[in-house]
Amino acid sequence: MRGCQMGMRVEAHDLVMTYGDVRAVDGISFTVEPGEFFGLLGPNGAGKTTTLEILEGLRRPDGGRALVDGSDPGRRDPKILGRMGVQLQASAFFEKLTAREQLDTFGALYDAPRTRTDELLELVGLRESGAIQADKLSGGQKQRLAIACALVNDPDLVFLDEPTAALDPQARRNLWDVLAQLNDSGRTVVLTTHYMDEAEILCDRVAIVDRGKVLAIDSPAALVRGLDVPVQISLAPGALAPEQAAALPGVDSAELEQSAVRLSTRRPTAVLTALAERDALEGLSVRGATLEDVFLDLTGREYRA
Ligand SMILES: Nc1ncnc2c1ncn2[C@@H]1O[C@H](COP(=O)(O)OP(=O)(O)OP(=O)(O)O)[C@@H](O)[C@H]1O
Repeated sequence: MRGCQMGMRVEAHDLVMTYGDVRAVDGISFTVEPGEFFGLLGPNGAGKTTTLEILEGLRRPDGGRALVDGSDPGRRDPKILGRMGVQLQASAFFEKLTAREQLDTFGALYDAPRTRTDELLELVGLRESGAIQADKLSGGQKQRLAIACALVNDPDLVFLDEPTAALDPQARRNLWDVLAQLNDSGRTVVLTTHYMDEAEILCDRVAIVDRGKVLAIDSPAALVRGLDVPVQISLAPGALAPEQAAALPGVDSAELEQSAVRLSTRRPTAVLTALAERDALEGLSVRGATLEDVFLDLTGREYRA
């Protein structure tokens, strides 16, 4: 594969898509810069897949315009399509072909060199599983193979629809390493996910989508920084009594939760210094705001994927 990719710009301008009475996509706009890792994050049914399929050129929007490097992807221009890779939410493989044969087959459609299959198996961590039939692969391995298939044409832009859905937490984390590598060489990556932690770890910027609308777009860190949410500090059981903790400088509130005291503060440095002076740092945990707090702040609802 090339060491350095071109990256492509993706633009969504006021996209609208209706299914009967459902406004699945209700005026979505954003721009993904070349080389960016961009996430569409939101609960089930938010409109992420529909938006992605419009950008991939697989669906015609009822309103608005999608552009990939300035071209309408719906026109299916081979010059644009040939530089795109797409992993759909549900992947269909030739079930009797091995992982290696799948990649050889897709690669042949793009005139990819035969060495590409080995590179891709290595990249997605399937080097040892190349001889296994697709229908015998585990869920995580199938997801990896789907991602490898999306890369056979060495694309400059990759669309990934819920690439880690239905995987166990360990398999998800393992796949994150693969996903992070995808844009190391300058590819643009656009991913949908309903996992907040996934978006926070992988994406340069995320658009938080709910009920067909974009509620906020920024880097995960900036979205979290914009919140006025206190830091939560949980002390080890028995470290301090709640009333002692409540009297520390900077503590807004302290309560007993199970057998440990949980403090809430907007001045964590002052509180941690005071805890250090009382030798109460051992075993504590600190939790800052996360994208879940951002969603709650934006919608007034707890985030339920
Ligand atoms: N082909 C279709 N026909 C009718 N309704 C549809 C169709 N595709 C999607 N919808 C509806 O549009 C809304 C948005 O669906 P979409 O799949 O885009 O959301 P999503 O955010 O990707 O959710 P998920 O994570 O569950 O895939 C949902 O209410 C869904 O039921």
